[in-house]
Amino acid sequence: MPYEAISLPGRPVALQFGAGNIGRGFIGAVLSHAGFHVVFADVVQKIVDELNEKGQYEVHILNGETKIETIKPVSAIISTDMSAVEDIARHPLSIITTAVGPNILPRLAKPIAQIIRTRMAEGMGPINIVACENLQNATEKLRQALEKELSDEKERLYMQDNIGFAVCSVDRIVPPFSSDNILTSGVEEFFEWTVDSSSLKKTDPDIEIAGMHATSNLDAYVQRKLFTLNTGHAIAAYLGFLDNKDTILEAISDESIHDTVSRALHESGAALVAKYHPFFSHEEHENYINTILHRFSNRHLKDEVCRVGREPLRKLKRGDRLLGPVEMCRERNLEHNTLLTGVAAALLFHPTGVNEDKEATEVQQRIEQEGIEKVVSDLTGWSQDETDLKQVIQEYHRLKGQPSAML
Ligand SMILES: NC(=O)C1=CN([C@@H]2O[C@H](COP(=O)(O)OP(=O)(O)OC[C@H]3O[C@@H](n4cnc5c(N)ncnc54)[C@H](O)[C@@H]3O)[C@@H](O)[C@H]2O)C=CC1
Ligand SMILES: O=P(O)(O)OC[C@H]1O[C@](O)(CO)[C@@H](O)[C@@H]1O
Repeated sequence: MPYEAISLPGRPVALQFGAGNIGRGFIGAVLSHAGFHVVFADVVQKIVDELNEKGQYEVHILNGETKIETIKPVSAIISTDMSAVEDIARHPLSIITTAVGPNILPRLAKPIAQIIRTRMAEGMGPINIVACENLQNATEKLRQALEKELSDEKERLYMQDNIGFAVCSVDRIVPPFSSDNILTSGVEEFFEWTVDSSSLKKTDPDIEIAGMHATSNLDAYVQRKLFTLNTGHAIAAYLGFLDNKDTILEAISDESIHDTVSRALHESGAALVAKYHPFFSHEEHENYINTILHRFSNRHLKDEVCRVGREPLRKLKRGDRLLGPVEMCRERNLEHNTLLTGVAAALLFHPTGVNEDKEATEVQQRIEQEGIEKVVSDLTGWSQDETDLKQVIQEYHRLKGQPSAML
């Protein structure tokens, strides 16, 4: 269907790339509450058509009571349709956000470069870009991709002066939700969106976004979230998978898995507190861990271990949720054996059938062809006689041999 200019009456505009779980269930909702007309840019025609036809959608807060938020007005474009992208660029746009997944993010350089060019040609003022992905420095990675995409020095200078690139941490559990309406999103009540205030440009219209916490100590928030929520979630998913649990709720309800996840979070927590004290105190962090374990136990969320464990190679990258806290502990000589058990469990994740995961399959193929020692050494950068590498291998064999009496 050819693009028809969308009418956006009166409100400032926010452009959200990705109309998936986090796009609709979290970022789009916060921006809408802050007074924006949210325009989603996605590649799924059906979602784009529905958003345009209905102009609104529902967010169900899944905490045991029936609380429904209606998010409106909203509209949508196809993100690869450059005439639609150009049209949105000419509206009173203040902020561009993304939630498409770390592997897709670089592909957004093309449409966003088009927005920058259009605004430069029209002499339009600053906007902010915030990539809301589970990836450290996602916004900076997008900025680098944009630098490559913009061929002209004049465009790059315009970008430097007019585009704020703010790194953020985004925390709300939003699994796929089953409903008759494909737009309806089901979310936990908790949310935390923390954005680097020092990188934000003043825009026109300039908007205070309630629900977006601006801070200049962003690294601390990003690492606290990634090395606690995501570390615990991933380990629960991988151990749950090995013990034939379908959901995070089933996994975390198992005493031995709960205990292992809790121990891993206390190991990563000791490193986080050591690094960021007094910004995070020991007591505060203890509460933070307990809140997260409680969130995993939300019996109103159906969050599958295969979703949470998806793309294990990305999660096994150095600096991500598994090896990131291990490195933090190693640097400070802190205990990290349970975190190494989590790494070993990730190497055994291999869902099949409808849940097959390309990265998980690749890990299994590499282990078969190259041997577990080489794979762990390549992923971690550790030599094969390193104690931690031997510990991962020992845990790998133990978990492989004892899937149901794991810990
Ligand atoms: N679901 C969650 O609870 C949370 C997810 N995140 C992060 O948010 C990001 C998105 O995750 P989800 O919303 O769960 O994934 P999702 O798969 O539900 O949504 C991604 C959306 O991006 C769209 N997309 C794909 N290619 C695109 C393109 N070229 N242009 C525009 N849209 C495109 C997809 O069609 C889909 O609608 C990931 O980085 C994830 O790590 C962060 C915190 C929570
Ligand atoms: O989205 P990713 O990075 O694949 O990881 C799944 C993670 O995303 C979340 O859905 C939201 O942070 C977590 O629930 C989970 O740890």
